Amino acid sequence: MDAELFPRPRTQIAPGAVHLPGWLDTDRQRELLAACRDWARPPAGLRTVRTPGGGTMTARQVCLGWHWYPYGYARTVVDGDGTPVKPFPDRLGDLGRRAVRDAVGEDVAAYDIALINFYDADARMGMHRDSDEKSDAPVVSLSLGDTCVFRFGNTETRTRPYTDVELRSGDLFVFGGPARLAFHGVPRVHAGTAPPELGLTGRLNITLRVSGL
Ligand SMILES: O=C(O)CCC(=O)C(=O)O
Ligand SMILES: [Fe+2]
Repeated sequence: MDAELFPRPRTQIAPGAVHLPGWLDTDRQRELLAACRDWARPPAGLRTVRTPGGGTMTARQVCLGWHWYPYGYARTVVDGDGTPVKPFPDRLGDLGRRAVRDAVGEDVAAYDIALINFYDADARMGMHRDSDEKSDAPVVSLSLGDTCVFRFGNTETRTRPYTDVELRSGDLFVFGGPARLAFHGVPRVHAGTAPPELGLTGRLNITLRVSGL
């Protein structure tokens, strides 16, 4: 994992959107995975998100700090077990600030939301914007486990032009500035590609946001 045959360079995908491959070392990935397993436990644990149209999201989710539901934020799991959302841990705030400094060289106000998405082999996420926040601070995205195709588009439409980026375990992706409201999604997860030493079947994504609430 640490010694890739072809090292992947840091890449600007669009103005304000940067991919930093292998940003988390194996120990950091293991620590985060262990924490995600704790956060996924009830109460206020991993849940299936229902959309207003009657559908369900295939990636299951747990939130910290503020509870996201389609389409807003609450302090309790209003569309689930009704319990208070788990607190946002300081160490995720530190990680988020460090990520933004490394990616775009900015100092950002305190992160206070984490969304943890769990994808099994068949899970996907449709093209959407992260637009329920009242802050334009960059969104920080960390990937663990299976490799996925992350589709990063434009701010106008769900369709082309977009760029498909392979996100692997340990990768960081930050989008802010002119890319903060770009459409993005996960059309595909490559099952069985997680680094064996991590011990995760599937993919986890940790998204950090500033609520401005
Ligand atoms: O899983 C990912 O990489 C993206 C997650 C995402 O876009 C979101 O939670 O809003
Ligand atoms: Fe998103």
